[in-house]
Amino acid sequence: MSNTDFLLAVEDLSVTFDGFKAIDNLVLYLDRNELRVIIGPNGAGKTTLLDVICGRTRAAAGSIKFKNEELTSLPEHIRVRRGIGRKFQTPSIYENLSVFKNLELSFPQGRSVLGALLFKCTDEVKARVQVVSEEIGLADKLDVEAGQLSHGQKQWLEIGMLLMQEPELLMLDEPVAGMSARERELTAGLLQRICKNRSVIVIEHDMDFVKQIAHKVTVMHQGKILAEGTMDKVQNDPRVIDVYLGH
Ligand SMILES: Nc1ncnc2c1ncn2[C@@H]1O[C@H](COP(=O)(O)OP(=O)(O)OP(=O)(O)O)[C@@H](O)[C@H]1O
Repeated sequence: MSNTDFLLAVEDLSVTFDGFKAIDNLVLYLDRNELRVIIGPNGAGKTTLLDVICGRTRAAAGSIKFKNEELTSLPEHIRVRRGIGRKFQTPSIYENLSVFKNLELSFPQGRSVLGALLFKCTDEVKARVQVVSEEIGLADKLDVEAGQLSHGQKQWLEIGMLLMQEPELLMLDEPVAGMSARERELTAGLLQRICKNRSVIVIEHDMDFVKQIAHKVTVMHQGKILAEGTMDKVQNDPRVIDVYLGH
């Protein structure tokens, strides 16, 4: 395909595990500043799709272009540097460090061992920590040890740690799992704010949450895309009701 305005263009992508096609000839395009939600039954291939975009899993065939550059042969850490951030379900924060420190250490130059040794907390880093902490609603918790935060606050901190790297694509796997109703509401607001400057892909099973946040919904089934469009469109699609929403 020639150059496009899409931030992410996934074409004819396949991923196999011992001959089993977890992703089967999948095509997906993502706009800049788009918040896309991926839904579908267990085993549909949703997590595998995020894994292959971030470089954790290898593609067997097909193309993944990010800002028109082919990613498929690049290792995970280079993809991070190119602007792809990925959050997993379990938060990987430093529980015994403060919120401030967690954010500070996530500033790009602080991440390698050498970088961390030479790292000085400059005004630039402090300013970035301030902006990010406000964005994730933890500006008044900067001195709190991360281990003392609520489950929801830990998830927001991890999103903040990714935001420190200013990703252009952020991918989140079930971000509201285990959160209270109030935390879900605040997370919806947070995601709506952060997609103003970047694209976001969210895997989610909570349909009320999906309705609140999704610009567009992609429904996966057996490694393929079953349906795609607005929430209204996909939830009235008989095939989607049959394999997923009706259960
Ligand atoms: N590392 C692996 N080795 C072998 N098979 C795998 C591996 N990872 C995933 N699979 C298989 O690939 C298929 C897709 O799994 P995946 O986790 O991507 O689905 P999912 O849509 O994210 O499901 P869930 O909603 O349950 O998380 C499943 O059949 C799964 O068993």
